[in-house]
Amino acid sequence: MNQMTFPDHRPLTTAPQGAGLVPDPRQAPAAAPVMNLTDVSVFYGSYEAVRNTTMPVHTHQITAMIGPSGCGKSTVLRSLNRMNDLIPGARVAGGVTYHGQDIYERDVDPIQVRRRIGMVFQKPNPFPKSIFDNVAYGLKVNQIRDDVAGRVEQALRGAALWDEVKDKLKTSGLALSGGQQQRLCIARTIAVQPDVILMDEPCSALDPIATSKVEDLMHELAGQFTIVIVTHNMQQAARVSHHTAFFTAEVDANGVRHGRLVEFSETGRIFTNPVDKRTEDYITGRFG
Ligand SMILES: Nc1ncnc2c1ncn2[C@@H]1O[C@H](COP(=O)(O)OP(=O)(O)OP(=O)(O)O)[C@@H](O)[C@H]1O
Repeated sequence: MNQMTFPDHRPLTTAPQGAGLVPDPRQAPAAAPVMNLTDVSVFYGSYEAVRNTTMPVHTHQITAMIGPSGCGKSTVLRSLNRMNDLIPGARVAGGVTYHGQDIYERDVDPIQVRRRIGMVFQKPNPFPKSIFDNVAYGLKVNQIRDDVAGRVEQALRGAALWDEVKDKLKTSGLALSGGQQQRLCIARTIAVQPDVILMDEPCSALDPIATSKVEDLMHELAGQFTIVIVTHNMQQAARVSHHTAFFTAEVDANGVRHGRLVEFSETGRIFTNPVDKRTEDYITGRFG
């Protein structure tokens, strides 16, 4: 795939750039996770939807989050780029670090967080704009004005869509097929050169051929970005991810369900030799 310039790793604060540069992860030890969750609990009002999640997000790898419906996968995913901030009453406790910096610290700008840690949603959601303008949108929002056409092309190539759309860039993004729309949304996300891409069930609205294209694309993108994917599809997790986090919902003494991370490990291990009985029951189809 076409190589893009390496993503921006400056600090996330609104403070002037320059001092305290975050280290370039290419020079960091291979094992250094780009993000870490430490004892993360997420509340909606007084309801604790997810309890005490501790796990790393490894650099330039694909991490899958799996588990039964309602166990908090999307909630945890959204905590990784402060998307929960946009939900009234939602609150995140514990630590979420990006290159060692807590993204919930007071002086951290959530807009910068979401620029570095982008998101692709379940349902392809192109804007009612041209293909070109869909990809250019994030550049505009982030006030990136140089070489917009080149960046749009680069992003569309990166999303494996360029050859299919290069002759119709002025056509509406809504005129594309579902799979193409999802790759357009991926192009829109990578145009601003994030570091981490969060994907919430990105293939659940796609047919098997379009799903396979997006999965191939994820493999390509993992060379350059770190990816975290929520999926209901265990085969997909097994096919695409390097690490897997298995969540479940536990019921407390009052009958309230709370999401819980049961096991985090290399994907091969989760699917062949899980440590926890609950993981084994889930992946063998005995539960959920
Ligand atoms: N905006 C919200 N307001 C209140 N409660 C919410 C909100 N979003 C999620 N929840 C609750 O938090 C819990 C976890 O939900 P979440 O969507 O994160 O689970 P999930 O594992 O992603 O589920 P699914 O696989 O069905 O998408 C559920 O009990 C859900 O009802």
